[in-house]
Order: sequence, then C-alpha cells, then structure tokens
Amino acid sequence: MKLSLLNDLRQQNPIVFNISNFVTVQDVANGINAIGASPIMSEEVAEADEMVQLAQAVCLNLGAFTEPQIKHIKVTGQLANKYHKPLVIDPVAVGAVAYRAKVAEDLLTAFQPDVIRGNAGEIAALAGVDWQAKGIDAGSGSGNLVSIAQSCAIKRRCTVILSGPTDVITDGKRTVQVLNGTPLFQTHVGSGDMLSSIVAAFCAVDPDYFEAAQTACLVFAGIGQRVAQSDPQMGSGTFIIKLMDALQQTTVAQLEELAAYD
Ligand SMILES: Nc1ncnc2c1ncn2[C@@H]1O[C@H](COP(=O)(O)OP(=O)(O)O)[C@@H](O)[C@H]1O
Ligand SMILES: Cc1ncsc1CCOP(=O)(O)O
Ligand SMILES: [Mg+2]
Repeated sequence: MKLSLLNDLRQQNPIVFNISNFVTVQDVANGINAIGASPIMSEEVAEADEMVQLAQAVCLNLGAFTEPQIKHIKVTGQLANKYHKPLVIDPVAVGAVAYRAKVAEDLLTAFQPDVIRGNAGEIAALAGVDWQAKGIDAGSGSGNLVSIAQSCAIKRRCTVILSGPTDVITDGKRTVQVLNGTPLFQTHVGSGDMLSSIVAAFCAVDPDYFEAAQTACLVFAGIGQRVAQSDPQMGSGTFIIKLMDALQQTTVAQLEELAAYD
C-alpha cells in the first residue's frame, strides 16, 4: 500500500476532468479539491478534446444522463484512450435499471476504462453475476464479493473496485481488501461518486492503476473512519462537512496509524 501517494497527489495537484451527475457534482468537485487535486467539469462535447488534453485523469460518472450526455461520455472516453489519460468509470445503478445496463455495455465497447468503481450491485451486473441491486445502492446477493470483483476485472480487462463495508480492489491477478470505513458513508448520497473521482486523482500520480486504486480506497475510507471516530453521535449532515475538512487536513502518518487491509 503506497500511502505516500497522498503526498505526491498534494504536491502535483493533478487536474481531474469529470463528467459528473447533477445530484452530486458539487460534492465531487469539492472532494477532489479538498484532497489536493484540481477538479474541472464540463457538459459540452465541443470542448471535450481540449478538456481531456489538459487533464491528468478522467472520471466518467454514469449517474444521470440524457441522450446528448451519453454521446458526450462516449466521445470523452474515446479521447481519454486516444491521449492515454487514466480513465475511471462509475456505473451508477447499472444493476438496477436495464436501460443503464444497455448504455454501459455500449460505452464499454466504445472505450477501454482503466478502473471501474462501483458497489456490489453495480460490479455484479458488469460481471454478469446474479444480484439484487437496489437503485443506487448495493442491494443484496449471495455471491462471493472477491470472486465477483475478480470476474468483473477479467471480463472488463481493467482494475475493479467493489466498494462497501469492505472495499475489494483487483486487477484480476492481484487482489487487496481495504477494511477501513464507516457506515456514515452510506448516509450521504455522493460518497461513491467522490471516491470514484478521487481514484482518478490517484491514477494521475501512479501509472500502476491497481496501486493507485487501492491507495485511494484506503485514504478515503480511512479519513471517513477517523471523522466518525471523533464523535460517536455524529449524523450525516455533520459527517459530510467534517469529511471535507479531513480530506484536506489528514496526514499520511495519521492514516498509517489506522490502515487496515489484507
Ligand atoms: N457499511 C460501511 N462501512 C464502512 N464503509 C463503508 C460502508 N458502506 C460504504 N462504505 C464506504 O463508502 C464509500 C462509498 O462506497 P459505496 O457506499 O459502496 O458507494 P456507492 O455510494 O456508490 O454505493 C467507500 O469508501 C466505502 O468503503
Ligand atoms: C441519487 C442519484 N441518482 C442518480 S445519480 C445519484 C447519486 C449517486 O451517488 P452515490 O452512488 O455516490 O451515492
Ligand atoms: Mg454509487
């Protein structure tokens, strides 16, 4: 686990280009900014080429799209491949809505992601494994999460993060599980979207995307865990405010003290 990547990220301040969703776009921008990277968002396909060229990483969130936005996402993914920029995909609710599954399938044939980050319901859907996803949430299923993540990584030929109480990170050969976190993440819509874009920021500072992905997961979950531990009575409103502070202020040494993974 290369926790020192957090210092590299803060020193390099990489630009992360996001196509976000209208629900969580501000959380995503502020989360990237707080951790030490530089967010930029766009809704216009005419500037996609310039945007991808100026960015050090790209995150495409499939959370809430219209037909023109699907085109924008497709073009941007293809440009990320063309300019060799690390590309992260967040396939929101792809296991719950057949239309989204169809769109995601089409997009994943148009470009090649470097990392896919989703919850169990989303990653199971992309792996082709039976699961009962629940809207944007993971839902329920009986499959083994490590096997599901590995199948998805092999099928999609990229690093996969299956997030949840334990995050499973795998490239199909190597697998790590991050045990840190707090259930408070589930009380805030946008936790997963923030993580996906923070993963992109880490990919901008380490060309080994498996390493970058696992470090991003530990940093994000570990910071959330520290925030929750600071006040056992904390609710979801305070959590997101304090999470933003902590994304900015938490040090590598503080994360080393609580890092839990195997
Ligand atoms: N019950 C939980 N306990 C600890 N951490 C959690 C829990 N649920 C989610 N997380 C953390 O929340 C973050 C967002 O993951 P997740 O909730 O799976 O995404 P999404 O919002 O897309 O469903 C991750 O860092 C994950 O580790
Ligand atoms: C509620 C909602 N509806 C469409 S996208 C979205 C946000 C999903 O955010 P996250 O997966 O990070 O909780
Ligand atoms: Mg999500």
